Amino acid sequence: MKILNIDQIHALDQYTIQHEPIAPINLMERAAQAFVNWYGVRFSSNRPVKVFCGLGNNGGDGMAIARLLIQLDYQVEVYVVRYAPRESDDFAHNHRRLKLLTAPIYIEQPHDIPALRHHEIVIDAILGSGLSRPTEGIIKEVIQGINRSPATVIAVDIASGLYADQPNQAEDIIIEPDYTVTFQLPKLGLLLPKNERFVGEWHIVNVQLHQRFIDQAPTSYYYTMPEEARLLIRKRNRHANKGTFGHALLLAGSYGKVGAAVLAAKACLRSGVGLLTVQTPLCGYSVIQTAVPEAMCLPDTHPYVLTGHTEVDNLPPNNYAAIGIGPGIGKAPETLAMLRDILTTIRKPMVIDADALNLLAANRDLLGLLPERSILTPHPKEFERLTQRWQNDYDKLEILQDFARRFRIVVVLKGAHTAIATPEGDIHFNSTGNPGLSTGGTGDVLTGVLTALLAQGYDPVEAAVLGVFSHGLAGDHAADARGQIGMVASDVIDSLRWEN
Ligand SMILES: NC(=O)C1=CN([C@@H]2O[C@H](COP(=O)(O)OP(=O)(O)OC[C@H]3O[C@@H](n4cnc5c(N)ncnc54)[C@H](OP(=O)(O)O)[C@@H]3O)[C@@H](O)[C@H]2O)[C@H](O)CC1
Ligand SMILES: [K+]
Repeated sequence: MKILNIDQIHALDQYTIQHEPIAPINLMERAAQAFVNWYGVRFSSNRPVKVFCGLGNNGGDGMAIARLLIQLDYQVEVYVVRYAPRESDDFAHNHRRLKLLTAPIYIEQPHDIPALRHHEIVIDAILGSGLSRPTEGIIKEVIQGINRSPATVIAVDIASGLYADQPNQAEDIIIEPDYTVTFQLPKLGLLLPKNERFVGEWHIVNVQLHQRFIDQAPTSYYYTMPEEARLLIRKRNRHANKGTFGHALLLAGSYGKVGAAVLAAKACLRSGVGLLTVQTPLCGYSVIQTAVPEAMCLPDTHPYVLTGHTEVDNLPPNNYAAIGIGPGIGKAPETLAMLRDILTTIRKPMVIDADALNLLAANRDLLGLLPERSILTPHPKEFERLTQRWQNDYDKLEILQDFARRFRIVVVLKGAHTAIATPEGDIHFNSTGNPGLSTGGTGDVLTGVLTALLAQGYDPVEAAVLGVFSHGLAGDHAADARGQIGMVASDVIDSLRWEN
């Protein structure tokens, strides 16, 4: 699904109004109805509702939402934050309609702000996507009052005070909602880690804005929807054999970190690879042979770290369908030499993770050797080591795009909404996963998944989008079964499923 910027979203509204065609006031009604449908299945009518409206179209939505809730017998009080003399036409229209049902209460001074109680629901319709400057004066006071209160807060479209597509300042006063119900398309600002407090749990509701405009709108940002990810999964044909799905090589493990190799190997096998060889230091040999009997093991001559030397007959590296390197390998000089050697030899995209990334960061000349369209999977700290410090999340996305473009690679920047940057400069945000995945070994699992997909011939961008989605979904299933706190990386492997 595309993520559009605010100028595009305003143009999309106008396009829908002209080409559907639909009167602006009816579009607002549709948005309000979509919000109320969402609300109705979650909150019972015995919780009093206080709707706070601004004077623009976000406030107009609030007015229409209040009217629809009153008609459904919800107990509703409406507050209008009178911060300016002007109001939008559609606000004024809905204001008039509402006044036939109830008398709104006007907030001009701090003492007009009502007390808010625990069981109450606040609907925040003060400012939406029209935000053009930091909140101040009475708006700021109202926001602070809402944020201090124990009430449940739901933001209409976007939290008042939060920019949808540009950075806020640290001192900005912004609604801290429990939920955000956004119209039609995700906004970039909802996906960024620093904004978490200003987003809460967020949901998209469909208001049937014009699909033709969306299809034609240029963007670099995408949000992976479940149906899009599932479509990427390839069906297996009946005459397939294990050769069809590729022979992968995983270079993983060092003394004390052979578990990382086990996790990556198991995840690789659970993601459909045809054959798997794991190259580990000698100390990992019997571990792999016992823990992962489906895999072959290529013992390194070194007892503790990978050097790339082995006395066992093996395939030339370029004969493997895909190679993944990094889980648990450490940063020994011998391992660095091996990495250099592989990067100069290999001609196809690889998966590069963990200490292999730290070795790259410490030896940046190696970046130029990366096979085109390789997949790198840094967490933010590893990414910072590879690149530079960033000022804010928007700056980080630019650095990410530049880095992926410059080295013609796919970069999977891990986080709450993992961001996948392509060599073409697009970014795909993932939609699955939960904080339970922040535990040791889940990154090794992802490396195994991605290596398996490359070995099966998936294009690296598709492999990254699908692999990250499925890994997050497995994390969600693991959290359902074990809880976010109790789940471990092995539960994620057990929960992997590949069905379209
Ligand atoms: N996209 C959709 O699907 C639909 C969205 N709708 C809703 O419309 C809002 C956007 O409405 P808009 O009127 O453009 O903007 P706001 O309501 O957010 O803001 C109103 C005006 O307030 C001024 N402003 C901006 N920042 C501040 C501030 N910090 N303090 C005071 N005033 C501020 C600004 O006007 P200026 O001329 O003063 O700059 C805004 O224009 C969207 O979020 C949805 O809720 C529709 O209902 C249809 C479908
Ligand atoms: K809002």
